[in-house]
Amino acid sequence: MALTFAVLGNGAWGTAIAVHLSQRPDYRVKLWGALPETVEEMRRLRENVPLLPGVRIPESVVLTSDPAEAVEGADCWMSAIPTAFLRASLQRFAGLASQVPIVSLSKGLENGTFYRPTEVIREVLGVQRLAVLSGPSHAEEVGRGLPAAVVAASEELELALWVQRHIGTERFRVYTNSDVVGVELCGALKNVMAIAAGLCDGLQFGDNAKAALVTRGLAEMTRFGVAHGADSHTFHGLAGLGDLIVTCYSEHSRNRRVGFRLGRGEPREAVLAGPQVAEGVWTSRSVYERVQRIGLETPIMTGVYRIVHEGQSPLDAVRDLLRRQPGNERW
Ligand SMILES: NC(=O)C1=CN([C@@H]2O[C@H](COP(=O)(O)OP(=O)(O)OC[C@H]3O[C@@H](n4cnc5c(N)ncnc54)[C@H](O)[C@@H]3O)[C@@H](O)[C@H]2O)C=CC1
Ligand SMILES: O=C(CO)COP(=O)(O)O
Repeated sequence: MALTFAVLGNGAWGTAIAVHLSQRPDYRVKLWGALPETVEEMRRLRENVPLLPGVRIPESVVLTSDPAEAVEGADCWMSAIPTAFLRASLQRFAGLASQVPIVSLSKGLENGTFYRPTEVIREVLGVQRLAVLSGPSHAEEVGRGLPAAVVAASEELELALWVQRHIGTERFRVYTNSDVVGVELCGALKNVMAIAAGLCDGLQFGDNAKAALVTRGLAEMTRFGVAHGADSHTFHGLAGLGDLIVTCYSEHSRNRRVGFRLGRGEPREAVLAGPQVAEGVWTSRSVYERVQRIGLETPIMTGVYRIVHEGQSPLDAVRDLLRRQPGNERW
């Protein structure tokens, strides 16, 4: 079936998804980036050198920084824009959104509003047909066609099945789920946990400590998610446990790298300077502000917030965690 996809966001993930979709000869793929100079460089080199080196972008992928050209004739939009830039970027598409489905690929929570990416999309574009695609899927591996499994979540079962059928392949396996809140919260919160896991590695605390952190991290994510209406089972699936494992252990994870460098004692300003996006940095702020209001216990994510945003020393934050009275294991 011939389909046209508009991928919004030419970072590592948008690039990898565009390359993945372009493997289907009957698909037309357009990749949009906010910054014309990066789009121009990608068009010239057929590669995203700074963010996804070594992955060739086929000639068939149309690269553009013009919103109207990107979405013209598209059957589906795929939004891979970092959460912090999502609202401002989508405002450039206002008036262009028809009733085509939009699949959100972002993993974060907007600062200030605490909105999930699909909530931002709905508010800015007024679109109703929304799905989320999330799970363990580093761009570096998907871009090279290595096997992965992810989950498509939508309140509309038909749309989740559509995504499964048209975006999934043998090597990019797409499961379905109806818990949009849970899948989006999993994707956002695991990034904060990955910063904590990187801290643990940078401080050379060892494998036992990291296993404890990841396990208690999952309990904390689940507690937070259930308090916001998510289904606890989602946290044990691909979007939760699956993505938590890969992000906490993979050499590719930008969030883990932020934690690792802070744990090794590098200055905060240098670590947070970019250019790659580590969503957990922003999400830790959204979560912190939220738990201050609703009074939930999130000791690991609060520790990450204090290190990243308040400059607490990693060792002091860990000491605070270790001094906590261990309670019942249940989340
Ligand atoms: N990299 C990965 O393996 C995966 C990333 N994701 C999620 O996808 C989303 C995008 O992440 P990546 O592609 O990895 O980001 P990235 O770090 O590779 O790229 C950053 C992107 O932000 C854009 N940007 C920079 N300044 C901007 C501005 N002022 N306005 C608008 N755009 C601006 C850049 O052009 C670039 O497209 C994030 O929410 C991330 O959590 C999800 C799954 C996998
Ligand atoms: O979400 C991801 C893999 O599933 C990417 O994680 P990082 O943003 O930490 O690289």
